[in-house]
Amino acid sequence: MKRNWRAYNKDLFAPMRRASRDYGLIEAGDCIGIGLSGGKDSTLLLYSLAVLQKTLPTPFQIKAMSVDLGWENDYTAHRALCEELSIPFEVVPSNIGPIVFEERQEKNPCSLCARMRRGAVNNWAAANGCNKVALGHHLDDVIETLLMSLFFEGRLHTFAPRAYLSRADLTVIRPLVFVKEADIRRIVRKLDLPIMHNACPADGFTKRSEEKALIAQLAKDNPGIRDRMMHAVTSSLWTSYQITS
Ligand SMILES: Nc1ncnc2c1ncn2[C@@H]1O[C@H](COP(=O)(O)OP(=O)(O)OP(=O)(O)O)[C@@H](O)[C@H]1O
Repeated sequence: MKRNWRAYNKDLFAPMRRASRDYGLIEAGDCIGIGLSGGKDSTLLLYSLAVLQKTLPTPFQIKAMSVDLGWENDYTAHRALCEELSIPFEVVPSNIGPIVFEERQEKNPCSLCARMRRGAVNNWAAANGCNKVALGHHLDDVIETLLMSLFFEGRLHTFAPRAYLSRADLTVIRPLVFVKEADIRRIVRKLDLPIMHNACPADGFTKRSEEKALIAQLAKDNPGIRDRMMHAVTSSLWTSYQITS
């Protein structure tokens, strides 16, 4: 592996190993299908799982796929990265973008688009012999979702580090839940990983962007706020996912 990943143990691999150990994310014999949007989070997820595959004692397989949303993205650099990492990669065509933004002219496009993308990723994984699907959600996603849920649904909730989907007989895992977005940005730059431009018309104008800005503002006076919010999640919301033995 050409890139110098050893410099990122503290901010990337240690939090990933902790998430895997605490919630049973990577287990012997797993075949993990990675949802690769081409953005920074899933691209680093792809790279870091390839490193863990070579460095953890647990034997597991990985494959990657991208759901093409119909915006003529160029997958050349990601194809080359997958080749470099010896990860089988497939692009699955779809017309999710035009359906959500043109045909349906959705007022709140993000949830429909996310549901359709998730469906396409899960169908592909189930058809390609994967027992798990890995997504690139990180620590900031966890706490922003917590705030959205609190402010707009009136409940304390966020997504899970591991979730079993009985209909598809698949387990969704989120190995980056303890990795901060700022670290992802920095590490992706240092490792010179390819990033695809996000062609989504809603990018930067979502509810999530508002919570992100709010947390950034609060963090100016309270620098440990992200870690404390995350502690509240692990100690109150995610206890049922914890592996105790
Ligand atoms: N088009 C896609 N094809 C395959 N997987 C996807 C696609 N879009 C999203 N995913 C998966 O779902 C995760 C969450 O999607 P979301 O749109 O919130 O991405 P994001 O936070 O912008 O992350 P990224 O930087 O990886 O794009 C991604 O990290 C990725 O693992």
